[in-house]
Amino acid sequence: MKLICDLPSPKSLPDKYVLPPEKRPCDNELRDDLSVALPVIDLRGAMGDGRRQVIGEIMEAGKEFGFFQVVNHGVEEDVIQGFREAAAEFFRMPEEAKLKYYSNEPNNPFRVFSGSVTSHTDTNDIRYWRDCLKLRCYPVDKLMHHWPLEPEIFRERLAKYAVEVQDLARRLLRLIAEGLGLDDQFFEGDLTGGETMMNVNYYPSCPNPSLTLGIRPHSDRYILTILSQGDVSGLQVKHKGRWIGVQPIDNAFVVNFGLQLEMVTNGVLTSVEHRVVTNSAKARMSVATLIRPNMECRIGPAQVMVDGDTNPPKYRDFTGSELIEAYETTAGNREALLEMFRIHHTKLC
Ligand SMILES: O=C(O)CCC(=O)C(=O)O
Ligand SMILES: [Fe+2]
Repeated sequence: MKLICDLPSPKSLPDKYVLPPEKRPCDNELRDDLSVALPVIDLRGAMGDGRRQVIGEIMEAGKEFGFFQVVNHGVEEDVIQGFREAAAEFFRMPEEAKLKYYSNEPNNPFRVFSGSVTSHTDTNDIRYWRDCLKLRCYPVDKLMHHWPLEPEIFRERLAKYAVEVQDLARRLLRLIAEGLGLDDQFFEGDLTGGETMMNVNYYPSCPNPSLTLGIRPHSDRYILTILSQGDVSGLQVKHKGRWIGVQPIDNAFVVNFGLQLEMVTNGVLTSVEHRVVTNSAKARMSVATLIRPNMECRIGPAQVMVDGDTNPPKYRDFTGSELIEAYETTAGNREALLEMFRIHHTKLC
């Protein structure tokens, strides 16, 4: 077993990472198209007079793109950069030190894996150009003992980052709840009460970006994802049938809605597909924090979001565990997953 970051700099892309032609990015999609950009929302005003305006911007961006970037979000630069350094240091450790944590067991609270998120569901054993550190990061006190002691700064830096990002998620979810006309604490409790997950995605520089992807097109599964993408671009979001690149902004977070939120809002907010392209010049590292429900909790369209005759529930109720299982079965494919929970209403003539 080898992580991609430990391959001796390959001159050409190893065969197993070459995607079938219909799954490859087109050449012109590898350069950033600057004609459409994700909205950048300044959260500074959110606690005062500007609250309604910020809520309006979030709702508008959410409905148009399912994604937006936030700045002045209250998470300190030192905390973001501090954890990014620790994570980058983890990937720089000798191969044996990283492989100690290698596992394909999804329930493992701290593991390293490589190549593909859910390769067992893909035909032809398709692989992707990504190494990943997947861990549970919040509540910190309960989970910290699973985190590595090397590099030495890792635990402390992750603890600070996880607490601050969790708080940002809570603040954003209050704004989203208000924007939807729900009680501002609607998402607090079981809907977001599961252990928060983190993907530290590492995409080494790639010998041939046009033949592969870092991550396949997928929608995220839970309520909300908060992503630090660093200063190297690569994330692309589906918008009106095209892939648009997300421009890196210093210390900003990219925020997107997950499938759970789409179903809880009965489809008002959508969980938009995204993917990652690689580049031949630089490695890229992103840190995605995924806010999750309690596994036993019942999830379904919120009462306030449905109305018997004019807007009936589009999805049946399900548990957090069912959601995870469905996501594995459908490999993160938005339509296939939603179909598993969709209610087909028959029209009476
Ligand atoms: O690397 C990125 O920018 C996106 C990562 C991502 O989509 C994920 O971890 O679910
Ligand atoms: Fe994602």
